[in-house]
Amino acid sequence: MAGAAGRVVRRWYPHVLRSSLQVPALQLHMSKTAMRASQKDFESALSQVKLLKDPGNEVKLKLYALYKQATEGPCNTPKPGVFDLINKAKWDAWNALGSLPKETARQNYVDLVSGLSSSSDSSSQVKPEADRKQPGYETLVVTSEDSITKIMMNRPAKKNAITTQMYNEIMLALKAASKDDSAITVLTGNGDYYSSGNDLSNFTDIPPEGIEEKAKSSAILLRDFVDCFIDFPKPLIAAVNGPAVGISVTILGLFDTVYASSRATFHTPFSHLGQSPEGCSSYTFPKIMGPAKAAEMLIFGKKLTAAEACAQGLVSEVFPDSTFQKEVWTRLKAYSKLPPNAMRISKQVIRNREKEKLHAINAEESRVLQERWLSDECTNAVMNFLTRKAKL
Ligand SMILES: CCCCC/C=C/CC(=O)SCCNC(=O)CCNC(=O)[C@H](O)C(C)(C)COP(=O)(O)OP(=O)(O)OC[C@H]1O[C@@H](n2cnc3c(N)ncnc32)[C@H](O)[C@@H]1OP(=O)(O)O
Repeated sequence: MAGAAGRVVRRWYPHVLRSSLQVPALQLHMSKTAMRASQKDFESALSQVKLLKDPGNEVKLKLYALYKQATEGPCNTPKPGVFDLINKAKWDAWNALGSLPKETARQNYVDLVSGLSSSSDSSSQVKPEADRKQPGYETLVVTSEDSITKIMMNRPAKKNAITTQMYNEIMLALKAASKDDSAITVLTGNGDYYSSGNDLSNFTDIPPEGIEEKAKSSAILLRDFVDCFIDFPKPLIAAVNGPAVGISVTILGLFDTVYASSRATFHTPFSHLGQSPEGCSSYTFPKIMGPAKAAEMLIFGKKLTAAEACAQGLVSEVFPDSTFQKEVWTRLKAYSKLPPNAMRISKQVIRNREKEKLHAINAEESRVLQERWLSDECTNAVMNFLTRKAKL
């Protein structure tokens, strides 16, 4: 870690060298509260600092001084000569910290980086998302920046329930993202839900050919939709911002990383709806969490909290809801800077040997569901929801 920190300082210091011959007096504002940043917080601040825009020479000197104090303690090196302006400025900054304890310096470093991150987050919002979004989508907001393509389900008033149009738009967005120059792709939801799963009114749009034809075309749509996730070539991350239901949960087994807000829940009430598992969950869930836990979810509809889903391996990490967006996007921006080809190839190595099997499972699950959708159990459950007699 000392090496990494050294690189941070070396990376920033040339700016001071080039542009600052006059160094303002340092006024260090010590945090009176929370004087105990952990080593982990400090290391995370050291990583975060690399993502910040140039904060100016004064702040860079503060960071330098706090880093030295936190890692080496009070300045005890000889004072550089009067003409060695840069090193003298650094020495002065460090020396000005006097006998400040290492822990306090560490805390002040963490506080300073955190303040810089929030102001750079807000100042980097140059254009509102509405101006940056890709055209052609009605149910999604799709944006590409910082080497990240973000696909956001955007029917917040309907809890991001997935209509036929949304299935088709997600497939289009994934196909476009697989070819664009982004390194990673993220699926998330707008509003308080991640997604309430299949929009149950999809089942009301019966064509003149009848209900069997509807079940058949729905099975084809489902199969094509899930195939897009099986085949997606780049790292695919779910940022589960709130409760997730049905197919929005099952396909998580096909993602590479799943981050969840502490407010998220994971619910697959298939039996309640007279349906059966899809999204390859009949295979991925037992593999991820073991058959007994998978059965509780997929057969009995047990709803998991974010912490439970994480303990069972469906979720990679849970973040407090209040800091979810900030922490997840900071993490993802750092990941998106990794070499994209290496990430794609690593994903292939991890996933490719399963692909054929997953396609076969998807086909089988879709075939079984096609029959289920014609059953009385399913018809009654859907009617009960649509006539407001039942909710999950
Ligand atoms: C077609 C091919 C592919 C098929 C693949 C199959 C997938 C299987 C599944 O995904 S199964 C899961 C299906 N989802 C559900 O059963 C969820 C149904 N919704 C609810 O139970 C509740 O809405 C809730 C618990 C998600 C949220 O309850 P809450 O009280 O907080 O909010 P409201 O019920 O008032 O919802 C706000 C409006 O949103 C509409 N809505 C929410 N979810 C759905 C949905 N899945 N389908 C259709 N509509 C949904 C809800 O009706 C409200 O609309 P309104 O304001 O017009 O009344």
